[in-house]
Amino acid sequence: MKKVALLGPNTFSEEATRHFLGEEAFEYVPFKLISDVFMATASGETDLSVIPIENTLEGSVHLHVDWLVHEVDLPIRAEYVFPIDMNLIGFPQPNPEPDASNPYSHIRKVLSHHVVPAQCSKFFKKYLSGAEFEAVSSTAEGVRLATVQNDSTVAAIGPAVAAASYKVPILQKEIQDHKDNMTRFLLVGKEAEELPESDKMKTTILVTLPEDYPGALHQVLSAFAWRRINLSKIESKPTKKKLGNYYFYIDIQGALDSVLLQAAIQEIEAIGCQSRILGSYPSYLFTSKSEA
Ligand SMILES: O=C(O)C(=O)C[C@]1(C(=O)O)C=C[C@@H](O)C=C1
Repeated sequence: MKKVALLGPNTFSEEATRHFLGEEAFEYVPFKLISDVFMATASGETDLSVIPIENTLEGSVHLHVDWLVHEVDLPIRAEYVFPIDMNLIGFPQPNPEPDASNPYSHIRKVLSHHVVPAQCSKFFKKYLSGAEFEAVSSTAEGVRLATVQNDSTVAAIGPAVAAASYKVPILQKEIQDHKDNMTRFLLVGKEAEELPESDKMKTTILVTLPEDYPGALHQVLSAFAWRRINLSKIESKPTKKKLGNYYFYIDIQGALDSVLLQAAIQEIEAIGCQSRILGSYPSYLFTSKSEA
């Protein structure tokens, strides 16, 4: 059985990955910290790692992108996009005071993953303005810690599976800013993986410009544009070597073995850019949790 490292247990990472890869062929190995999730596969302890990389409401998870680019050499083997429903989880007030405008005014502390406040900003503003937010290693860890404290003034925001597993009530369901909140997960690993069929392939490359000169990025983009290669994402990120030096993280629709993409990369290198391929992989979209 192949081993898959992920943030866990009871996290969104685990829920999405079990949904995608199923229960038969893979063993899921939970880790508390995302650095341990990366290192498990880098060291050979596991075959694959699951990395939440981007969310509809919050954008890229920068810490995870940095790990993928700077700390490990693990090619991307697949991406899957999965719906994320955030829930307010905790113990109800023992003697509820009638506060019609805010049933959660007694909550003083909220535990969750650091990406969560941006996904639930409206709920925080409306109901949790009197609460302190404490970032923990995952949403599920927040639920576990809130359960251990057994105090109605401490709540967590996380997956329904964590509430069920730790036997703590859901106070309010689906508190994310938009109902169609989705997170993009990457599966990374040293070896190629046999995965379900997908009609959509993507390639991710990093491009570093030779120096900061007028039109450099335009030249890079035109190498893709005139070949009609579609980019689905481009983001500039600091190289971390010198202030003001950036590389570009580019997601391309299509497989690396396409003649046009090979030619575009050669052209970019010919004008003095450095490129690094992070992976060429199938992409899967799950719009509902019931979809197989
Ligand atoms: O904490 C979890 O449950 C995770 O799986 C991590 C994570 C993330 O890092 O984006 C995954 C999905 C949600 O966007 C919130 C948190």
